[in-house]
Amino acid sequence: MQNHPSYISTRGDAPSLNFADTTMTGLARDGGLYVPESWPQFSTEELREMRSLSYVELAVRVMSPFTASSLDEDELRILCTAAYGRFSHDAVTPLVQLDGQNWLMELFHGPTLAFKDVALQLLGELFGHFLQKNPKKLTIVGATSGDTGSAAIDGVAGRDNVEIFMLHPHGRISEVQRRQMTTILAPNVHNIAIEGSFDDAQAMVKRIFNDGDVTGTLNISAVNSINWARLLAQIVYYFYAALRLGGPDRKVAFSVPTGNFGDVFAGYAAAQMGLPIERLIVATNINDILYRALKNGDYSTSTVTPTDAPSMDIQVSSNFERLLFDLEGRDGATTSARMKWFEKMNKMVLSSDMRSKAALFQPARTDANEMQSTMLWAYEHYGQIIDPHTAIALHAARHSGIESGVPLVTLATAHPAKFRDAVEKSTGIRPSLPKRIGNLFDREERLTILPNEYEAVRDFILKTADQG
Ligand SMILES: Cc1ncc(COP(=O)(O)O)c(C=O)c1O
Ligand SMILES: N[C@@H](CCOP(=O)(O)O)C(=O)O
Repeated sequence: MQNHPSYISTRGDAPSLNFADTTMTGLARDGGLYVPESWPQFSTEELREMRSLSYVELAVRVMSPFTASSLDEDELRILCTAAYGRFSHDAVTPLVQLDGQNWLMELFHGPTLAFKDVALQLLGELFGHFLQKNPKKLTIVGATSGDTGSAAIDGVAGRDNVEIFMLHPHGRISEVQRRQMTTILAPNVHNIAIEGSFDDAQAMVKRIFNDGDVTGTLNISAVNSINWARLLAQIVYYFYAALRLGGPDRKVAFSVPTGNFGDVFAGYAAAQMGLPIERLIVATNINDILYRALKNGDYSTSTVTPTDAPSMDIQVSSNFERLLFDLEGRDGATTSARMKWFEKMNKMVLSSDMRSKAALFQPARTDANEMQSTMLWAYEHYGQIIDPHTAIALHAARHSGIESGVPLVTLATAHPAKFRDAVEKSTGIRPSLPKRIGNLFDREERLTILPNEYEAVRDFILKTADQG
């Protein structure tokens, strides 16, 4: 191994940065997303040697080429040990076999019961480490459709020099998700419910990063998957699963419940680094812009429809820009022009050439009935209670047509107890919250409800933020 990339913007007009600055910056100042300037490579021999590593050691091995510009291996190991020490399962992201081909990868053993913890526990440690080396006040602004918010808040609540403002769509997340955020009363945590959709919240967050009134006053950073460090941590579990199921000597496929295209882009990154991946199923719910884009080139927005898989009720998928950048030959000017057109017109077309370059991705769309029947099927056939997001991907996996000799891993992205009403409706079983979550329903809640107006949100942040 190999080169140690620095990070460039997908829109080609922001300075390239080392890992620490990329993490602390979040979104590039030209509106683009940071990506490594090249993909580090692992040889087949190196991959074979990685099979026996523990999760933490594997994380260090996979991530260190990306972090070497700012962290030595021992520093990275200390941060990973702290982050993954808070998981309730020794394997961190254990695999559960369903049948001869299908597996679930349980990504919900972290403190807030969703896959977001895998990245956000580490991101909290990274922020702490970089702020200790270079003390300043950091203001995090994020948007959540339910899971990123609680995981990010858990990662930074009570930390010195960090304050977090988290926007969620009012009334459109589950009660457990809301309470996991609003019952954290640490003074550095501010929950904002906006009278709009997740897409509205995410658009406001991106606008804040390019608002001179905010950036002139506050050092802002991101906890959403627009922050490269989020995706980096998620790459690791693709290696973990594939190497346990015969990789690199046989290919493995993954089915990924998809909204913002972050998790599945992490799988794509693993493939670019040399991990043999047969296919990445992009499983959407009826908010299906990604399905349409990959199937017939139609990336056009429509109204977001609330569903029982609320975390995926997304139409504008941030990380799709990272894929577009690669599909168009990593030319920032072209990606910038394309994204500006999309931001104006709310639509774009993917040419058949671009779609054929994206053939690793297999699009799938699961509706409410299919989602519900898959939850029941998983329970009746395997005794597995799965959450609605996982069910969407498992349905897509079962109907993927992927050859039976290829292990197929469905990412179980949330604990079923986060979506108790939906799970009960489909299976008759009401899952209980793990004991470590404590008395969530008895705790006091604190949040601010704001209209779906950019100025209202920006002014609230400027008025409330501790400017150090
Ligand atoms: C439980 C759950 N599953 C799947 C997703 C979709 O993941 P991504 O946005 O990375 O595509 C989300 C939200 O991000 C989620 O919270
Ligand atoms: N489903 C997400 C939406 C935000 O996605 P992110 O991965 O970009 O943070 C959520 O639960 O908030």
